Amino acid sequence: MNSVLKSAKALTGTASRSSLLRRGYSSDSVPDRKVTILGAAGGIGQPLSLLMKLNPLLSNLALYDIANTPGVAADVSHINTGSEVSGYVGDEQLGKALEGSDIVIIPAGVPRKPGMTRDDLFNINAGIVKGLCQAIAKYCPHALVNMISNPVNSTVPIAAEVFKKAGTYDEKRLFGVTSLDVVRARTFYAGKANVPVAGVNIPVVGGHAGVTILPLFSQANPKANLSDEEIVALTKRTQDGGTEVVEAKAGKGSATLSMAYAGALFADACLKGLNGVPDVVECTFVQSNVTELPFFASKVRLGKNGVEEILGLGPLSDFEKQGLENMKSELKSSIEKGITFANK
Ligand SMILES: NC(=O)C1=CN([C@@H]2O[C@H](COP(=O)(O)OP(=O)(O)OC[C@H]3O[C@@H](n4cnc5c(N)ncnc54)[C@H](O)[C@@H]3O)[C@@H](O)[C@H]2O)C=CC1
Ligand SMILES: O=C([O-])CC(=O)C(=O)O
Repeated sequence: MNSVLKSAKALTGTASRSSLLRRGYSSDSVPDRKVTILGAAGGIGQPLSLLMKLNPLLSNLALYDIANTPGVAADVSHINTGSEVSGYVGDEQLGKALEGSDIVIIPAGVPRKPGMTRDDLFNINAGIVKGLCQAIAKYCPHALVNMISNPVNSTVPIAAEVFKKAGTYDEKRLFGVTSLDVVRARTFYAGKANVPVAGVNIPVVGGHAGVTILPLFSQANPKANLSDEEIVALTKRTQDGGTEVVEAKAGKGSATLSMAYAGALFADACLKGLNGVPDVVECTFVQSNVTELPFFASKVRLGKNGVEEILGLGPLSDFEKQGLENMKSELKSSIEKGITFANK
């Protein structure tokens, strides 16, 4: 079974913690794990909370937002899976939400409306992310941080700078969540290639905005005989996937359900890595030397300490080589914008 299918099975709650133990995991391999979601009452936060409640690898789910978390937590807590759910609201409860956390997932911040770029969210979301990361540095400095809030190309560098200032930065523990780009690339490719989507895998590298999103269809598995025009169109659709949803929602926000799914898959991969499951590989935006840029998304092997190994890009087609060059100036300036903001 491929990792997506396995994860999907875990996400549907078909495995309980006790059934994992019965299936041969020792109790050591399913240790207690606390996951905190910051922004848990939002469009992404609510379905993400639901999906994490279905994951048998966690024992404690802490839901934090500036408003409305008690209701979300009460609702999710009635689901008869093993983890305990607690809700926290407002600044004064943020520390308790974070204390003891193994993974902090951050979908806090405003989403796009039609006509906006992800960078247009910077002015509001940069400050939100900075404040939340200061609290992470104080209350759970060793947690893995899964950054969903946009613009990811800048919010991840902001988080890194905040952690550096606090003396807690560990580049192995900070991730920009780009899994939705992979989820989209798989779906769009399977449709075009007419192959079952469950078996499809495609690396998506670079960043998480427009041309910085680079799906490597030349490395798609299974292979399909698509024309150059079809690859160009699939690439553009993957790059514009977020905008497609923003426009369809017509002012009511951006991707929430598919993002919750992608965020839950990535958190599940992080939990598996922490628990010592071998060969857990996901694309994610991390501190990197795969290119000359200080942060870059590529395939990463996840392990007990977070990033275990950053994998290279592999062979690129000429079209992908060009795409890589085309993204660099935008990605560089988004990273620098984040670093400058954090050090203001
Ligand atoms: N990385 C990715 O692939 C994707 C990222 N996103 C981004 O995720 C973010 C959230 O999107 P939605 O859930 O749709 O927005 P939303 O507005 O529905 O929810 C955001 C939540 O964050 C909360 N929030 C605001 N300030 C906070 C703070 N200081 N502490 C804790 N919570 C706070 C709000 O109260 C709200 O409940 C946006 O920035 C969006 O652009 C969205 C889709 C995909
Ligand atoms: O497009 C947006 O604003 C939200 C997002 O990051 C995505 O859906 O990929």
